[in-house]
Formats: sequence, structure tokens, C-alpha cells
Amino acid sequence: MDVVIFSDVAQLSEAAAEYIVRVAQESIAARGRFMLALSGGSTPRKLYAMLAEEPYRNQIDWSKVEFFWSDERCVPSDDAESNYHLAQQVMLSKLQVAESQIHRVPADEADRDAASLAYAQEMQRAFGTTGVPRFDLIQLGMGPEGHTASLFPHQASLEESDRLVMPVTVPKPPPPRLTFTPVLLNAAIHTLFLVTGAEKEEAVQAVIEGPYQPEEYPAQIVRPTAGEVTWMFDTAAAARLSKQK
Ligand SMILES: O=C(O)[C@H](O)[C@@H](O)[C@H](O)[C@H](O)COP(=O)(O)O
Repeated sequence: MDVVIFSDVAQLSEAAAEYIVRVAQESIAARGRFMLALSGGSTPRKLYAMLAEEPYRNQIDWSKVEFFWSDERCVPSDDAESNYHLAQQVMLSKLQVAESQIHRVPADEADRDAASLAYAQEMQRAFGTTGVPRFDLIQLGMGPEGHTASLFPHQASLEESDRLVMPVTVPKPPPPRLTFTPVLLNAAIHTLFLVTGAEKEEAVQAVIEGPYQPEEYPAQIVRPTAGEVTWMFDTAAAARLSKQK
């Protein structure tokens, strides 16, 4: 696990953009494509905007990138709360990307079980596997109570060992969501957490330096069996870490 601390969101976003460029180039060189899962939340907004601009934009062959989301709020796709909407507004609409490369979570469908299954199947088709897809990169955030994707403390989603995607009802509005499950998160080749803000300092310390208690701090459940995990913090979020790099 790598931990890197930045003085502000702009520097963190630049480092995240450089990291994504590197992993995208390596993935395309090795496997001919870059399978990427984005998060929601406010932290990656700047990163997404940066990726659509130089000097990052022309360093990625966008025609070889497939976009997914590690969780989605059950709202219409043009709602301000939609994770897809954020990425679409600040990044995807500015890139030359075909519709077929953008795998939006069908979280606005009434039958959320069916939508979860359909999304898992769409993912498996895109990866060409009937098993657990291995994303080249899953980008995640973390909330002040340690949730990641839409895996929240003490919820049954933390115990899920069968499904890849499942419906959940979470304490943070809007409550109905669809989320990647631990089995899918833990298959990733690279995982990048972006965490900023003083309100997260306690959870950051617990997740990085505390005992393994994923029921309390779900972000701890992300421990890929054969993958690299990188945490990028701003100084406010990292204030309680004993090792300041
Ligand atoms: O849909 C969501 O809400 C998320 O994907 C969620 O896991 C998010 O990443 C964290 O809540 C951090 O959000 P902030 O970046 O806004 O703090």
C-alpha cells in the first residue's frame, strides 16, 4: 500500500492524473485497453476536468478506454446527484469517446436487483469473462465514517460474496444506490483512493493505521489479492497519520 500526502486538492489531482495516465498507458500496452471504474463524490471533480485537458488529455488513447462506475445513486442520469452526470459534464463530454465505451450504471431503473445483475453482465461481456472482472484501475473515495463506493458501516453489503454489483440503501442521501461489492473491488489490478478534508482525519487514521475492522471502516475491506493500492490524501485528511511523508 502506498500513501502519498499533498498540500491541496490541485496538487493531489495532478498526481492522480499522472498516475491514471501511467496506468492507462501500461494497460493499453499490455492488454490493448484500459478498463476504468470511476467513483462519485466531490473530490474527483478536479481530476476529471484535468484529464480532459492538456497535458493529460493527449497522453491517453481514449478510444481504448472503457468507463464504469463503482457506485451510483438511484437518480435520473441528468440529476446533479448522479455520479455519471458529474463525469459526463466535466470530462466525458469533452473527450472523443463513443457511447459504447461509457457503461453507465442503470441505477434509475425501478427493479434495482435486475439493474444490478444487468450491470454485472454488461461488465462481464465487456471484459470477455464469466468470472470476476479485473479492472485495470478502480478509483474510489472515502466518506468521513469510512465508507467507500456505497459500502457503509455495518451493512450486509460488506458480507456479500456472490454478486458483483448489488442494490443498497445507505445513510447518506440519496439513500438508494447500486454498488460494487468487495469481491469485485478486490479483483482490481490498481486501486486509487482520493481522500480530502479535515472531517475525514479520524477515519483516515483508523483505516490506515488502526486494526482491521471493515465493519466499522468499510474502506479497509479493499485489500486486493493481487493488486496495488494507492492512497492520496490532502494534509487536512492526513493530519492524524503518525507518518507524514
Ligand atoms: O457516490 C458516492 O457518494 C461515492 O462514490 C462515495 O463513495 C464517495 O466517493 C465518498 O462519499 C467520498 O465523497 P466526497 O469526495 O464527496 O467526500
